[in-house]
Amino acid sequence: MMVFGLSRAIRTSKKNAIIAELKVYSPKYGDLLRGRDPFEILRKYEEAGAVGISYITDPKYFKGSFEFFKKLCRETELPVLRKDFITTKEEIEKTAEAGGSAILLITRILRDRLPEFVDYAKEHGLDTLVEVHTEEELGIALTTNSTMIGINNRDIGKLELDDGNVSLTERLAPKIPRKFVKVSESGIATIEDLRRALKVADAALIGTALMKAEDPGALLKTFVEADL
Ligand SMILES: O=P(O)(O)OC[C@@H](O)[C@@H](O)c1c[nH]c2ccccc12
Repeated sequence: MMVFGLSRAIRTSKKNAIIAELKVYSPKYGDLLRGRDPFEILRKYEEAGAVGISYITDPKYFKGSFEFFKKLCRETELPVLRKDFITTKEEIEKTAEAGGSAILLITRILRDRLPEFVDYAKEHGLDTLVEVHTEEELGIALTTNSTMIGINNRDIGKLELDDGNVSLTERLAPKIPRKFVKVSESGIATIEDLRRALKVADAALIGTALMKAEDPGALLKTFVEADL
């Protein structure tokens, strides 16, 4: 059962707000779970002080499953973000029914339909993370009522085969008004990356670096507690 919505948890967080992604597979690095139990990693993320959990349900490129997402929402009290390439309102309804807290909406995919999808998700009680990768996309995102804007440091059009660079967050975040919770997504691997991201954004979303670590919980704890 979810206690706080994701955007509120970020706003009220006393430590560095990190959304920890349970990323089982990436197009660039392949299998990230390596036989480990995802629920054990979930417990470690909780203990380390994650502000929320992110999970990619896309089966094709990220080997995710909606069934697992439903289980995840039941298993944790942290707000859960559903990441996928959402193109229908039915998927928004399913996310809310499953007990999700927030949904990712990608500007490049939804374009003109974005404001309407944001409103629909909010009517269903979901926080919205509208993802942008360019200044032009940010212009569209700013016309919506989204609770959060995510700057994806990686180019999703390249299916994550690029490394991503926090300098995109540094460039775009200052152009976003304070009414939006700002999230820096992707390519954050070191304390220095995190310091740069959180200087201008309210939260960081980290997947690959945590999953590649021998002990994802220990690495997350250093990120959450770092004096930046
Ligand atoms: O693994 P990283 O580089 O820490 O990135 C996590 C997250 O930002 C990334 O998985 C992501 C951001 N937007 C997406 C859209 C679809 C799939 C995946 C994503």
